[in-house]
Amino acid sequence: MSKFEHFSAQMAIDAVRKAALLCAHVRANLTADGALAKNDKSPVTIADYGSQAVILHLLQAATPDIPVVAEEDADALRADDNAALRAQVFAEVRRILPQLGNPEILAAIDRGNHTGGPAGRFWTLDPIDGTKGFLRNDQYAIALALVEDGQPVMGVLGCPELPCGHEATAKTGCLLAACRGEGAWLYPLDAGEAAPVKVSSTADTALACFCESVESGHSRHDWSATVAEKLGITRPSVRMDSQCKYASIARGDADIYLRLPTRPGYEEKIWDHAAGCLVVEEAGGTVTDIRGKPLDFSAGRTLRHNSGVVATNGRWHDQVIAAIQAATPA
Ligand SMILES: Nc1ncnc2c1ncn2[C@@H]1O[C@H](COP(=O)(O)O)[C@@H](O)[C@H]1OP(=O)(O)O
Ligand SMILES: [Mg+2]
Ligand SMILES: [Mg+2]
Ligand SMILES: [Mg+2]
Repeated sequence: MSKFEHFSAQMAIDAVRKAALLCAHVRANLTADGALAKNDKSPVTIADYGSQAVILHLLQAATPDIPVVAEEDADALRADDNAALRAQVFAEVRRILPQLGNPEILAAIDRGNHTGGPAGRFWTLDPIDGTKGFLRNDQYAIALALVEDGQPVMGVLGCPELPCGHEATAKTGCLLAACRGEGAWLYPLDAGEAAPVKVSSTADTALACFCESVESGHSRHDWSATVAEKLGITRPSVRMDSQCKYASIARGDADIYLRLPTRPGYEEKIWDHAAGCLVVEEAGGTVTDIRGKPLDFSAGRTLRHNSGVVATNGRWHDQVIAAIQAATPA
């Protein structure tokens, strides 16, 4: 790993940990006026804006020349109608970074407007992935990746509600990080030693545990049920919000993650997959779209050359792709 990647991984882990503190504090105190609906009707909360402000400010300080492709912008926050929400974002960010003034916070959020593309380096950030999970007190993730010449080369997934191990005493909150060619690592979210992670060694698809979105609007549950039947899987799917599904595959908790398109025109966003994809690949797994094509992070802010996502432990990925194709709904 180059010196730059080592430095940026440490910095990205630190930034995600700080954002996770903000998210946990907001969630513990969240009321109905802490969220807005965006133009596409999806929710955004004080914590989405606050997390993006904290991370983008820290990235600007550490890597000022690297642009960022991030999910949120500050347009809605600037509206007169949202003055109360804006004030709460400022207060939450200053709990983590006390020196930041209001204009700097808005400017940090707006640094995420890069277009992405095939050349050079950029960061991509989902400040809260699975906002619907966050609002339901379920799983969510903070996902940050560094993309170089169209390939994720470093990824960090903060998973504040995912237990750090399987023992009853395991702490809640973990973080997975990966650098290309260096493997994937699991850390306690707050602080502590890293341990390497590996995908499962499940050899028979019939014994596989598969996971998918909670939201039926994000992935077709009827299609995945038919795929499971074709593969001989009898266990029901584990439904989970956010890139915590990639974390589950990387750790070997689940064997297959299916994200089957609900409608033809939807383009997956790069920040929804870059960190998770690298973490799974570095843990020994395989990630493609539903036709078996690698995810193409070089096409801009979306994965417009791909359709859906499939992540597996890599042992029988082709068999899963074949089952998806054979089960394509009319
Ligand atoms: N129709 C859709 N198909 C797939 N993913 C979607 C769709 N609409 C929203 N999403 C994205 O799914 C992610 C959450 O996925 P999951 O269901 O796995 O938790 C969010 O980032 C959300 O985007 P957004 O952040 O714009 O709301
Ligand atoms: Mg997301
Ligand atoms: Mg998000
Ligand atoms: Mg969102």
